[in-house]
Amino acid sequence: MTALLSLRGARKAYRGDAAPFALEVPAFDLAEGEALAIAGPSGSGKSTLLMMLALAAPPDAAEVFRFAGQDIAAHWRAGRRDALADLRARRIGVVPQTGGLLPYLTVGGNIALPQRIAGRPDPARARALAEELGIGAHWAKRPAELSVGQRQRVAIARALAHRPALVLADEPTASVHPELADAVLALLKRECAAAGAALIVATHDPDRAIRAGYPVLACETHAPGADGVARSVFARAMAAEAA
Ligand SMILES: Nc1ncnc2c1ncn2[C@@H]1O[C@H](COP(=O)(O)OP(=O)(O)OP(=O)(O)O)[C@@H](O)[C@H]1O
Repeated sequence: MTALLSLRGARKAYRGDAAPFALEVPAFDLAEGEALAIAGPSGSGKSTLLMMLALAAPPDAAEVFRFAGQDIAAHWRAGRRDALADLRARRIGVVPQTGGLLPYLTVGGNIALPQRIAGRPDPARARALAEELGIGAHWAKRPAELSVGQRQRVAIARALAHRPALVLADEPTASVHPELADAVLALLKRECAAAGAALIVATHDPDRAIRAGYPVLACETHAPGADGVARSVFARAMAAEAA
């Protein structure tokens, strides 16, 4: 298995007066094309971990942080935000909780947007994804004219349009009717597999993720200790190394 993503000894803390929090990632590996759900209660650091993996927020410390063959820890240390933004635009797709579609663009325009940002227009792929996800008939509509479930399908197509190596989805079923939520999760997994993209889904509902066929990494949560800091630990090394 080739690792797409590897972290060792990573940490990120928020030191608010009210509720200091620290995310700890002693080891985390994800192989190319692998799907994984990360699960934990509200406030356990799932979004914080996803933001870090999306190269959008720096770790406070990381012995190793590699993604797509690049040394992310070194990029952060050197302040190479443009290199990180470029890597994010080309190699990462995001499915937000509520779709996050731009209301003034059509469905087609929303799906094609990451291709434009990555400098890789591919209208045929955008159109094919829309058809595959059953939203081709809505191509020229605006998001406000779609159902919530349809919007979430557009968001999935948009996340895959620029052929990312990794798709990150933060509670992608939060705004979807419970009856649709299992289907959206399964669809996301199937589409990422078809596109060869690795996938990480954050969820507070591990049973739903298991039903949709995801392996689940549950975080370990620790109540505030003597230092007053609540800690969450996400640990997952590849089998070869863990053995
Ligand atoms: N920008 C910030 N500044 C200070 N504290 C923050 C910030 N972002 C998150 N936190 C705190 O970090 C902890 C983890 O938050 P995070 O949003 O990562 O959890 P989560 O598991 O995604 O929660 P939810 O399921 O409710 O979205 C929480 O205690 C939160 O209050």
